[in-house]
Amino acid sequence: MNKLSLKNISKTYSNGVKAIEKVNLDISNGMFGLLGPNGAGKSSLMKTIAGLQRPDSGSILLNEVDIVADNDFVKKQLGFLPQDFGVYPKISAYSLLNHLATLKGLLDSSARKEQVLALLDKVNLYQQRNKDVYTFSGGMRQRFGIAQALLGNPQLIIVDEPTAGLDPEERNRFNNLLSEIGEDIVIILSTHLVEDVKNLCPNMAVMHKGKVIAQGKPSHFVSSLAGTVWKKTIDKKAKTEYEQHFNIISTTLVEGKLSIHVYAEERPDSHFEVLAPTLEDYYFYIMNQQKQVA
Ligand SMILES: Nc1ncnc2c1ncn2[C@@H]1O[C@H](COP(=O)(O)OP(=O)(O)OP(=O)(O)O)[C@@H](O)[C@H]1O
Repeated sequence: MNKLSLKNISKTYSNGVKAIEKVNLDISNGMFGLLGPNGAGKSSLMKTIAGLQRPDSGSILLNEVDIVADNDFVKKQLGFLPQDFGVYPKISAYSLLNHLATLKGLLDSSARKEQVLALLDKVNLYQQRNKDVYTFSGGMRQRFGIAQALLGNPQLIIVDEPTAGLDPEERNRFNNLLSEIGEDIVIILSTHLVEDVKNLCPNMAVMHKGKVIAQGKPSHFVSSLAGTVWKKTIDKKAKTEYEQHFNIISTTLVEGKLSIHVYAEERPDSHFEVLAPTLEDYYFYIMNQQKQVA
């Protein structure tokens, strides 16, 4: 069982932005979802774990090894798919992956070739292995990104906003691939999409303004709201009035009408129907709580 422990990690950029504030997380094998709105500090945290930047304070232990102090250890154990994978050169998928494998330290050429071809097969790009990567669609690029993250059999994989910009079919395909990668390594999925965490992750944390504001199992978060989420369809013009009287956790347009979800210990009025809460409800509920605290 692999174990990643973050203890009191903080990071302030030179412009004064406190991107990470005293973050504590314990993560073990399987998929872990890190959820939060844009600017919450997810990418900053992922880059810090990946050893691309140092925290100002705190420690990060992977299997008891301090990876801030021993940067080489994390490089060998880590696969990273950053939010922005960068430029795609005019070379084939096979050649690029082979090159990246060399950089990762896979020096035996026949073992390297075997691993590169096996990974291209795993991410369903074997047929396209001789095509230039720059001609790939967004979904193919992200699958290629996973193949490079898997080079060298890492124990920890970090994927940062991997499905942003993918169409629903590509997103589904990518998520299926992630869930196949295995339960024997730590996979951190950083995203602002509640649905991706709901579908893929048995454990999760929520970040907001640099802090971890919740950590646990999605199913526990959802059941903690049982009997307290109510739905009503209202006239769009009445929205402000409802906002004044109720703790609205979300509003959605359904066929041009406004459907509101309200948090309340008891039925707010006879026109409200109780809902089986979802992870979206929980996420919006705690985000609202943060707004009320601020
Ligand atoms: N290199 C940097 N220098 C200064 N400020 C930065 C830097 N990188 C990020 N920030 C700031 O730190 C905060 C957290 O950004 P970060 O990218 O970590 O958030 P995020 O949750 O990943 O959001 P997004 O999905 O939009 O990238 C933001 O206010 C951002 O503007």
